[in-house]
Amino acid sequence: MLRHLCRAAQGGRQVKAIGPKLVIATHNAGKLREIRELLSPHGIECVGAAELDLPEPEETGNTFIDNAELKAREAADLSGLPALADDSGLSVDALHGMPGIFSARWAEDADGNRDFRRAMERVWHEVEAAGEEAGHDAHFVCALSVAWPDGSIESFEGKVHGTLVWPPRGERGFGYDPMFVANGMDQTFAEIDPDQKHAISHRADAFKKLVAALG
Ligand SMILES: O=c1nc[nH]c2c1ncn2[C@H]1C[C@H](O)[C@@H](COP(=O)(O)OP(=O)(O)OP(=O)(O)O)O1
Ligand SMILES: [Mg+2]
Repeated sequence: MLRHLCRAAQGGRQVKAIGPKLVIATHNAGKLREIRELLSPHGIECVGAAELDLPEPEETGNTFIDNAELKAREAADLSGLPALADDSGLSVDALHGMPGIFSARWAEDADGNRDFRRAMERVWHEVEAAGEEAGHDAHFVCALSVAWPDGSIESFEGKVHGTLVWPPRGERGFGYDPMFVANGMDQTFAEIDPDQKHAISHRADAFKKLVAALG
């Protein structure tokens, strides 16, 4: 259904179809894997930004949606194909929403190499410094933007609420997954089966909204 050229969305939102070939404007292999899994039931051929040698744009936006839009726009302009970007992160209540849009940057050293064990240690250290009454509540946010070569763009945001735990647990997933337990679960996002993560994650929530808008 998503392969059709144009589709009127339920609720009056007019969104063009994104298939059959869609550029996934990310350089994060964990995200690319999850996006492929989430889109696989829809018969869309996903091409990663790295496969097309697309550059990694600087994320200069102040919101998840701003950054998702700039990544999607650049990939659509350079490839001439519809492009989907994901900007996401962990928002910690005790840290007033940080690391938020800086979630990847908190893991980077001066050379740009990422170490999420260190980033998780920083998060936990700052949560402890905020004091017990600040609590351990956190949520992941995912902004998805689809940009078309004709200049149109659509964005959707998803969330999942949970609690931070220490020490980190599990080998699956990526990023901050080993320290995040979604509400109603006992295991971290890095311990649960990927299908369970896809049923409830911030990324899955945003994809539900995207797919609904595509009709
Ligand atoms: O499901 C998730 N489970 C754990 N951690 C997550 C998740 N989703 C986002 N995160 C964290 C790690 C990631 O690196 C950062 C997003 O930063 P963000 O700039 O959107 O992505 P990125 O730089 O890794 O790849 P790219 O910009 O090429 O899509 O937030
Ligand atoms: Mg990034």
